[in-house]
Amino acid sequence: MTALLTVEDLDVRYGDAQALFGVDVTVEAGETLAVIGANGAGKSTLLKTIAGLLRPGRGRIRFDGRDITGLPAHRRAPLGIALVPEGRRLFPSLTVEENLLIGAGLAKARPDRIYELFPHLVALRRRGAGLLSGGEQQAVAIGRALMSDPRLLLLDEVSLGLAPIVVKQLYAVLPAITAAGTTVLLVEQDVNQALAAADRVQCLLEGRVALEAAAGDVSRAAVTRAYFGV
Ligand SMILES: Nc1ncnc2c1ncn2[C@@H]1O[C@H](COP(=O)(O)OP(=O)(O)OP(=O)(O)O)[C@@H](O)[C@H]1O
Repeated sequence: MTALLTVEDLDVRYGDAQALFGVDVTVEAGETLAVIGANGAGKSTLLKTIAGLLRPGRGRIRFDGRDITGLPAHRRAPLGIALVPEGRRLFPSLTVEENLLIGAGLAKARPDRIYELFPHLVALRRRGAGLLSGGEQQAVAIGRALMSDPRLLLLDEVSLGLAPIVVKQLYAVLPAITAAGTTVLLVEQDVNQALAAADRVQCLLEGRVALEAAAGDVSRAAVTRAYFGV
């Protein structure tokens, strides 16, 4: 396999507070990697840095063999990196379809494929995004990111604040997304969901990688140790 994304020795700080310490991450083309960890472990910081929204103090980020460490976010998106941010960040006064079209950027993409992935959005296409349930909003946020047909989809805590059944429905679309050629890097606090969805898992503990394993053969005890640091 070839690495689509390589993060090497990444340090990220917020002023005096350091959030990531020497973090290494590799995502192979076609796989799904889940980064798990407790509140404040640094998961969102990692995704934001990969998307170009935060600058690392040290380290390198390579995408498809190219060093993108110094590239701003708006120049990473056209390379094929799309972020679904924590909290979804839709435009609440715009309709579902308008939110999707914004994700296409300058490309003239149609939302048809998104409606195939999330058929329940068809009936909601003219509804204001602010009027949707949390799960519907998350579907729109994922759909918006997919409008640019990204090579790497970064998913920040899809499950946050949603009922388990809704989380399950959202995760059920992942196989279709990866089958279409998009590689997925997701971060989750929900360990069971992450293990079910991913090929590999990496656990962050207080800004450091505490565990890396194939999702299929990692023990619960090892995950618990790495997650809580006990
Ligand atoms: N804008 C910020 N300014 C200062 N410190 C921050 C900022 N954002 C995050 N941090 C700190 O950086 C660390 C990592 O936060 P981050 O949001 O990446 O964690 P997380 O694993 O995504 O957790 P959560 O599930 O709460 O989002 C935490 O200690 C957090 O308090």
